Parts: sequence; structure tokens; C-alpha cells
Amino acid sequence: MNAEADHSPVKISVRNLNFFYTKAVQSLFDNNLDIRANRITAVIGPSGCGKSTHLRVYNRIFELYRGQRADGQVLIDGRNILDPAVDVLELRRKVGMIFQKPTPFPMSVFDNVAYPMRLHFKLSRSEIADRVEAALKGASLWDEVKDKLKKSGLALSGGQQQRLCIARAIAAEPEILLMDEPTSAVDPVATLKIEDLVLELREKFTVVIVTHNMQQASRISDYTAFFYKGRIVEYDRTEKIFTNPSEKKTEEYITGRFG
Ligand SMILES: Nc1ncnc2c1ncn2[C@@H]1O[C@H](COP(=O)(O)OP(=O)(O)OP(=O)(O)O)[C@@H](O)[C@H]1O
Repeated sequence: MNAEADHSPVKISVRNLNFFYTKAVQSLFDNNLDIRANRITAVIGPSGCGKSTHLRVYNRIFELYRGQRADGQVLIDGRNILDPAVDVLELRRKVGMIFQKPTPFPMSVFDNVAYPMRLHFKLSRSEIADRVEAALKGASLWDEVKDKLKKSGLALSGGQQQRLCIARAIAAEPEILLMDEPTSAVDPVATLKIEDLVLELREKFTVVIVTHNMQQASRISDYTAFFYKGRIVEYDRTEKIFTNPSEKKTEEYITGRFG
């Protein structure tokens, strides 16, 4: 894919984003980024450079913590989601999130996936059952759990739990999926399954994935943003970032000279 060939529209446009954990602690500095629809964008960089902080702005999850503040704009389909008038429940439906450690709710496999449907939509029991099946299929988990739908989500393996969380996120019918190191707590086989799944998810969703794993970023992403000390040093096609980066700092990082 060369630069001219990508006609996918911009889904998320970040403009002059600054983030403060407290008045005195600024963690993001003037971030600017255009993320394309139906692409996988990897966010890489050394520990503490602001990857998670950046992602947590897109669905305003940071607002659950007192004193945290984002300045600037995050335009999703052209609308600034930092505008206080934005309906946050609807924003979080549209912008799903998957965390480092799987976070199934302490309820059955079925209810984990039905939960967002009951929260956001008015559906009959049979519609819910159909959509739970579709979401579990969409998360490549159906075959493994179809006989265990009433069992606790917590009884699944780590990799299955993570795919259950992906099914739960899909069940809300989002447009964007944010994944914050989704494979760092699972084994290598489960990691490959999740990577294959992420590649499939691109058909329907815009995916932004934080990863420490360079191979993972180069295997699955279309674009890569390299963060360093709260700034976006370089953002380009993944192939370009990994073969011919423009910035010295990017090259030092991807060749393992620090991080
Ligand atoms: N709750 C908090 N209060 C104050 N500072 C914080 C808080 N959470 C994170 N930070 C600081 O913000 C900066 C960015 O952290 P962030 O977790 O976004 O980095 P990261 O790149 O995702 O790191 P990692 O790869 O280790 O997960 C770090 O300097 C971190 O210490």
C-alpha cells in the first residue's frame, strides 16, 4: 500500500492534544494524528511515553479520574468528542476499549456479551441470543464456548477471556476499537489467535492498538505512530517506519537501542 493508494477516510483526527494528570503533571504534548477508517494503527514507544494516556482520551475514559484534563481536539467523523455536550455513554459505545489484562465481568459468558446490548439497545430475547452468537463468532470464540454459555466468563483461559472481552466490545456495535496491549498477558499461541482476529476486525472497525511488541506492530498494522516523552515523533505507514524511518529517534527505538 503506498501513500497515494489509501483512499480510506480519516476517522479520528487529533489536533494539538495536551494531557494533564494534574495541573503540574503534563503527559502529552501537542499530539497531532490522523487515523484512517478500517485500518489498524499501532502506537509504539518506550514505557511511560504516553501511549495509554493518548488512547484513553478517545473515549474520555480519563474523566472517571479526578483532576485529569485533556486540551485540544479529538475529532471523530469531524465532531470534537472533547466537547462537553457530547453524550459520553454513546461515545463509549462507539469507541470500544480492550485492556491489557482481560476484564470479563463476574457473570456468564452469555451475559458478558449480552450486557452492552441490554445497556444500549432494546432487543427481544431471541434477538439478543442471535447477536450474542454473532459477536462470539466475530471474536473467533463461538466454537470454543458454544457449550459453555452459562459458565462464568472467569472460568475461560486467559486468551479466551481476552476474546470474550473483544466479543463484548463488538456487541455494542462500535465503530472504533482501542486495544491497549491486548496480548501482553496471554501466551504466544493465544497472541497469534488475537492477532488474526484483529486483522479480521479491520474489515468492520477502525482499530488502534498499543503494543510493546515490534514484531506485532509490523505484522498487523497499516500505520504506526512512534511516541516518545509524550510527543509523536513520527507517524507513517508501518512499512516505512520499520524499514526507512525519517527520524533518528524512531530508528534507535525500532532497532532496540533503547526502550
Ligand atoms: N494516574 C497518573 N497520575 C500521574 N501520572 C501518570 C498517571 N498515569 C500515568 N502517568 C504518567 O504519564 C506518563 C505516560 O504514561 P502512560 O501510561 O500513558 O505511558 P505508556 O507509554 O502507556 O507506558 P507503558 O508502555 O509502560 O504502559 C508517564 O510518565 C506516567 O508516569
